[in-house]
Amino acid sequence: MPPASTAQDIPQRNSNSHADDLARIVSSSFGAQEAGTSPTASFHSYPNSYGAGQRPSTKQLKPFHTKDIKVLLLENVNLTGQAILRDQGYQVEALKTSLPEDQLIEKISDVHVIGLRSKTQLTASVLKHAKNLIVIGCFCIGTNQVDLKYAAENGICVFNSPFSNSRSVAELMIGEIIALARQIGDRNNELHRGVWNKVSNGCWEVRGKTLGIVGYGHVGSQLSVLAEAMGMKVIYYDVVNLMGLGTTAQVQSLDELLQQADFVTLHVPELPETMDMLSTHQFAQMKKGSYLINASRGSVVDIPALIKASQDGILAGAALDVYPNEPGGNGEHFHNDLNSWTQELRDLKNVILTPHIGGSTEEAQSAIGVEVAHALVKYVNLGTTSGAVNMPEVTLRSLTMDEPNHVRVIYIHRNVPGVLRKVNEILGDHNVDKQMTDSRGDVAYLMADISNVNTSEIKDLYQSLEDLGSRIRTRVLY
Ligand SMILES: NC(=O)C1=CN([C@@H]2O[C@H](COP(=O)(O)OP(=O)(O)OC[C@H]3O[C@@H](n4cnc5c(N)ncnc54)[C@H](O)[C@@H]3O)[C@@H](O)[C@H]2O)C=CC1
Ligand SMILES: O=C(O)C(=O)COP(=O)(O)O
Repeated sequence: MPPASTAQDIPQRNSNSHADDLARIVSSSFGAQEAGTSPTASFHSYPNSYGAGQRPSTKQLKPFHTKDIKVLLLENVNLTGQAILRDQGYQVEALKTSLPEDQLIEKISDVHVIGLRSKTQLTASVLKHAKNLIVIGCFCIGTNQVDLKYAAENGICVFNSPFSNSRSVAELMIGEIIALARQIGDRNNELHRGVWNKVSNGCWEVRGKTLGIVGYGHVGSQLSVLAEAMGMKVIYYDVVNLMGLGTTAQVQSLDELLQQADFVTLHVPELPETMDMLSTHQFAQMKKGSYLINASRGSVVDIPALIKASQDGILAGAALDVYPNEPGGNGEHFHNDLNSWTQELRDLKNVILTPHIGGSTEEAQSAIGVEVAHALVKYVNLGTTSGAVNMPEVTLRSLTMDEPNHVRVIYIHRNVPGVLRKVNEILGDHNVDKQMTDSRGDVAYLMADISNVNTSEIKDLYQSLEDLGSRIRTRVLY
């Protein structure tokens, strides 16, 4: 059963609230929407805001309601996530594939929210066209496809789902370990072609064999439990010192792991340090007749070196789920135009090629849809950054109905001395009920709830914050 698709934990505010009054007055003052058209009873606590759609250089004020929020979802984001966003009244456009860069640039130019999976590349050169973007949702684990630093420095918060598909990947690894050990892929292909080829030569049980896990995080540790249950001995290598589950043991170097393991699986993130982590030197360390599985990122394995290791008999088999260049959507061809060695790889014996399906189960995708969509809604409506991967984590208790005439100020700014004093001089004209601030690298995030704010004061408040030299983005939610 897919999880419930409503954002029940996001507070509601009814139609005759302070927000209504403000919306009407502000709307008619700035002409962004017709007076009295919104909000409705289903509005969340901060249906309106200043500054959501603004890049640092833009001074124009654009009040909006949740109905004005534009969301672009790429790569077949699960219906659970789509439903949560639509329930908010946001305008949601959902596409099944990623987009080539030129189309992405065109589409991204006016959306407030973008959701994607592992394929879409949100580089600085794409993001600089996203004039209204306030938040990015990676409906997956990896965030290497997004320029996180550029996003933070431009006030764009990024969320992901850190472990909702980990179990799915771990289970696929178990399937592939056995499939490789028994050459199931090749036997299956042969029989599909009508060839009966009953062999035991080079086919093994996995019981008693050594599994070497590279990257002992969410996926690696889940996998270790499953592998031990099948009677495998498990060792792992990680840059962090970690307690092994069960009777697993950490080894001190990648070479040590490669020299001992019969099966090696890769579960590290894409980083400069993990680029070509398995290349000629590393294949030379591996036991003759061992197996390699890569379900991390295509950049982690030097594929020509893998092809050579396979041809030289070092590898008895391999399973790849990820590739340096992957097609943008289903039905597209996987051939040498994409990666020059594709045909050579396809021709190898006992090599299982899967189209990046490690996290592609009903359970994982529906859980990811719920998790990331909730994070997006909380960010858009409340400014909450809990779980963000590129911003400080800041949250405040939500306002309730008995706190009238409140506004929530969100001020993303460069992390330089003296900013808080200036911000608090501005906020100090009002009653600051609660405030939280935190920084991450060069970027700081301040959230404050202030009360007894007159409608006429909101614009000035917003503008005073905008005028500070340190500001990256100001949002005033009410
Ligand atoms: N094929 C697929 O569909 C999927 C692929 N992935 C990929 O798998 C990766 C791992 O996923 P999780 O286990 O959830 O991540 P995680 O962040 O929980 O674990 C990664 C581990 O790798 C370690 N690590 C980082 N750099 C390392 C290095 N140079 N050498 C050794 N260890 C290093 C970290 O310390 C951490 O323990 C993701 O970053 C993603 O790229 C994740 C989910 C699905
Ligand atoms: O979660 C990840 O990092 C994955 O690699 C899965 O990506 P996907 O959502 O299948 O594009």
